[in-house]
Amino acid sequence: MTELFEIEERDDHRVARRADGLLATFNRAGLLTSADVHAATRICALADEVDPEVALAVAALVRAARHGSVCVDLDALVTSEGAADLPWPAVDSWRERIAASVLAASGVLRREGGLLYLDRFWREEGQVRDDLWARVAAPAPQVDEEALAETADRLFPAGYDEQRTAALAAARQWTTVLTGGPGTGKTTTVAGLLALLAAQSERPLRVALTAPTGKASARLQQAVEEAQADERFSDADRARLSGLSSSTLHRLLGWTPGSRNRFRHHRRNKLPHDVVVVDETSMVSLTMMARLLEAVRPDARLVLVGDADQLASVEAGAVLADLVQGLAGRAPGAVTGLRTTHRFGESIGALAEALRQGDADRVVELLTDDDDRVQLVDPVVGADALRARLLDHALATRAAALAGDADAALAAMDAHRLLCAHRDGPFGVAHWNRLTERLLAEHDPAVWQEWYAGRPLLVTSNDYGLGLYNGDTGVVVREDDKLRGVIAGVRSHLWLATARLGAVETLHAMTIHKSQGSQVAEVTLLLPPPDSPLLTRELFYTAVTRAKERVHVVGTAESVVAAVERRAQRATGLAQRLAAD
Ligand SMILES: Nc1ncnc2c1ncn2[C@@H]1O[C@H](COP(=O)(O)OP(=O)(O)OP(=O)(O)O)[C@@H](O)[C@H]1O
Repeated sequence: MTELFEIEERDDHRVARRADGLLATFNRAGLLTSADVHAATRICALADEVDPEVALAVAALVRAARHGSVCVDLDALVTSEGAADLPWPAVDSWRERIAASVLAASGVLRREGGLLYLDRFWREEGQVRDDLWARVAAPAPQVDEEALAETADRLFPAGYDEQRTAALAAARQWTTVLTGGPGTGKTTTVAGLLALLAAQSERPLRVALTAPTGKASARLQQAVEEAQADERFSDADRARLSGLSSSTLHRLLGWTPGSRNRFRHHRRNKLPHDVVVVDETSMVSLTMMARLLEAVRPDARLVLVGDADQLASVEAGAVLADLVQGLAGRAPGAVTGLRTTHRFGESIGALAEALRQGDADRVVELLTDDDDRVQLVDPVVGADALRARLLDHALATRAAALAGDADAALAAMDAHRLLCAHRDGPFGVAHWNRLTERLLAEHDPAVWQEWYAGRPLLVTSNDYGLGLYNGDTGVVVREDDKLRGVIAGVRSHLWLATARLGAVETLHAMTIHKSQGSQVAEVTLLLPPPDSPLLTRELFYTAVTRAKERVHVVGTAESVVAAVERRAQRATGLAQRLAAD
């Protein structure tokens, strides 16, 4: 479905005042925003491109990137639900005009497999494909099979067969994509794999544990350490892997101020590590994957871990899903999947599986049977209960925060989370944050201020100086009559004066996109109406799998079915390009 916006007022910022012709028509129709129009106009002006149909194609590509696609399929675009009635050019002649354009001749526009690209994404996809194929085609690493089998028997005894197969595959090749839903033992596999590799290495192994966000990278390190505490690991295993630390992908590659996509490590200055493990790979954009692949040594093992059924990265691309699909044909051994869930109670696991399968009837059945660990709540009937739940958790967090007990306040905050598809409107995060604060203020008027004890916090951008990462969570706590922001950390929390917390939002409610990479005990998912284009199977799956113990889905059966049936479609060509000869 192609999402259109409605112009709400005369001065709507999405209207491009100076556009004319086709761009103005598609802007007023709600397809192109003024930013798309300006970017396209500028690109065309720089290259002396005067064909309005070519400008429309460029604007459609800029728009597509905003929605996470790296290319555009013109046939699909002109027939897409929601946009089919717009005055599109005839596709065949449109394609011919693009092919004959100045922008195509100068390489700004590219065609590949029937898809249209802006040069940057076309090159990045090509680079990811080339680097991956070079890695897959290289002679396999040498391993001592006897020692490998012996260590694997100890680390992966009976009951760990799936993980043993995956770890052995990853030990025997340079590149492995390890996929599985939450609790399927991905971290267990990684921890065992590292011990297998360390036992094979004559010198200490240099390991990079990394993830796209600070929160996810901290979780990875903690999870690997916890997994290695298990009795299956010997003291020698632990000694060989002591001092593992994790970092964000940006940090690992060597983020430099002022440059978003250029790093210290690249093709001519590779990372020193022998093993690079990337967690939450579904959140890695095409651009970051391109930067990572060029920086990893060809003789370093690369293990890309993630859940391909989750929402894709915020920035353009759907790399993990593309790798799973694209590698399956030509290098099937490179992808290993874990299927058995070890953590969830059966109910959440069964619901997640029904969502993965796209079985709407089963999803409704599971949500409406007697098991109250996953339940569908009618938005009207359940409104009071939802408010009461939000208020209870907010009050518990506030009580602990007023007492100065940061651990208890953080635990109360993480006991429950309201997840929304939208930011704005009646189903959006902003509304539910305000509503919760109003409910809280009815109990305690001190809450009517920006900073109050018990205000749950979500960090919205990285601040390397302060050690704050986009996606970090925290809470405002009273300490000696002063309010301080406490940001949750793995080993210790970060205490900061509230004045230093610039980029933070209130976290009584959170968007599902931002919840990626985190888990809480209980989730309430607020489904938008069935016609919301944001409501997709991937969004639903991501929200449900954030919960460890219980899921309340607030919505109608109609919304549930619409969510299961609508896929989050991103136009990418990577799977195709990986699969092609
Ligand atoms: N084969 C197994 N048998 C029993 N328990 C297991 C097995 N594998 C993993 N577990 C346990 O299941 C839980 C989840 O495992 P793990 O953390 O490795 O999964 P994960 O896929 O990394 O989860 P997530 O991505 O959700 O953090 C852990 O408590 C782990 O000890």
